[in-house]
Amino acid sequence: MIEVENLKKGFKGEQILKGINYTFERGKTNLIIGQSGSGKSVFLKCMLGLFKPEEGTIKYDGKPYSNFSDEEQRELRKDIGMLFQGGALFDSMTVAENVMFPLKMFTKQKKKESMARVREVLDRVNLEGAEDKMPSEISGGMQKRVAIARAIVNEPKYLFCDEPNSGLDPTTATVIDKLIQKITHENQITTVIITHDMNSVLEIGERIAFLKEGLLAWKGTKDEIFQTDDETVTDFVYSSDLFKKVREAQLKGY
Ligand SMILES: Nc1ncnc2c1ncn2[C@@H]1O[C@H](COP(=O)(O)OP(=O)(O)OP(=O)(O)O)[C@@H](O)[C@H]1O
Repeated sequence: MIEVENLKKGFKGEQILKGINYTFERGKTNLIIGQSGSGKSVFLKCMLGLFKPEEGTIKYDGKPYSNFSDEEQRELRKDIGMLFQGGALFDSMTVAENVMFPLKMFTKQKKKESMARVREVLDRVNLEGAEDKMPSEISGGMQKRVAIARAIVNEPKYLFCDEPNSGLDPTTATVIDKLIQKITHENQITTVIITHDMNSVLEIGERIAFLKEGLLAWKGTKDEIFQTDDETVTDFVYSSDLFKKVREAQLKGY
């Protein structure tokens, strides 16, 4: 569980996050949505300690962090898995070397032990046998799965995903979403996902935080997001064609 209390962050006098209070639950896919520029990435970076907030506290399973000293950062880093936008694999490394990278960084495991763990997580994301391939030799969806394997290889308690679906076709995007959700449930991870993808909201929006102009404007579930009359949310949500269709179907009683 990650509890955020009164989080404030600005740059050069401009307040970007204006006092956010929110709890990301363990074992759930917690989505952050909102218009471009609403502060989603700044929020994520504050939680990771990459930006130091001016005010506020972030509690990781009850342990408070506010100024993120180097030592605190290090301590937290080993419990965090990160799925970057675009996957961000190392092009010059094989699939296995990419997945092994966090093990080298954060553990003292021997090569044989690490390799066994790498095989285990590659199986988990249905990429058995892909160890020796280079990222350029596999599809975008497979690259995403390698990135997921790398993000979970250290058995993180917290998983942060920045636009995990960017650049994927809708079918592959859904497969990736479902995989993240499955791993979240099975490993009881606190998963935080920034997304623009309304299809993801529909598929895996177990908990949704809607940011607007640096404030938490709405929170709820994927079912509740269809029911709300809150115009701030409906304006945003129904600007998506997919949601318009779902709403129309609902109104017709389907
Ligand atoms: N390092 C920085 N220095 C100054 N301003 C920044 C910095 N990082 C972000 N900002 C500003 O903070 C605001 C929110 O940016 P942020 O990247 O969090 O938006 P976002 O909701 O993630 O948008 P998008 O969906 O387009 O990625 C923007 O006005 C941006 O210019």
